[in-house]
Amino acid sequence: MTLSHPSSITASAMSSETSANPRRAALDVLLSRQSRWPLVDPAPRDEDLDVIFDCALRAPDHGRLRPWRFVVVRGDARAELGEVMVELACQREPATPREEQAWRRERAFAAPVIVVLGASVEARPGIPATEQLLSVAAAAMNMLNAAHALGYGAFWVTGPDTYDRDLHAALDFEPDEQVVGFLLIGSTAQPAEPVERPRRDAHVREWLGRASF
Ligand SMILES: Cc1cc2nc3c(=O)[nH]c(=O)nc-3n(C[C@H](O)[C@H](O)[C@H](O)COP(=O)(O)O)c2cc1C
Repeated sequence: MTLSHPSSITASAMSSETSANPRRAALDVLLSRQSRWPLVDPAPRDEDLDVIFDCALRAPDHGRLRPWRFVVVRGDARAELGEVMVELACQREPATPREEQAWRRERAFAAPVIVVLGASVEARPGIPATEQLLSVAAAAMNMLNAAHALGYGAFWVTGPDTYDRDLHAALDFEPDEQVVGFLLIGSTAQPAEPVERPRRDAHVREWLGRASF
């Protein structure tokens, strides 16, 4: 572990070992992932979405509670989602003119595919709710990586509608299920901009035992 070495990973800083070592190539996929915007057609193919969800279902999961609840919204259903979000925003904020909520109609078309990230959290001794939510987050991360590995772009967003229980009901979640965000997935419209990544030594330290200082 080299903590002092700056770790600003960009797509151009990939390993020269890649072509010789397929395992390293897998890591380079992880290292080059970044959230992408804008997201456009074509939508992920069905078989690619299947792989993306299969990767989600490899997330660590304490107690095998399987807390993952994913809902796909795509095609014309996005228009209905936009209408629902406008309706609910108007109900939440009756004093705000309806046209000020209309941006949600466009937001629903922000990507060809929207995956609503749902969580079914159970009361289980020894498996706190946080751990179950973290499993859903791990599944979402696997999806971001899988989408990237398949050549798509993806972005995890939340926003003011995410935690509205009436929206959850409209999306046919059970009353005790939660929503932790939306994964937008689609094709990318332009090449990725290089991004500066955090320094490793700002986030990682080694503990050498209580007697070490
Ligand atoms: C739970 C969660 C919710 C997020 N919500 C938003 C959001 O609503 N809007 C936004 O611009 N970024 C949001 N982000 C951050 C982006 O998904 C993304 O991580 C960030 O833009 C950094 O890009 P990167 O993934 O390439 O590092 C959220 C991230 C997480 C984990």
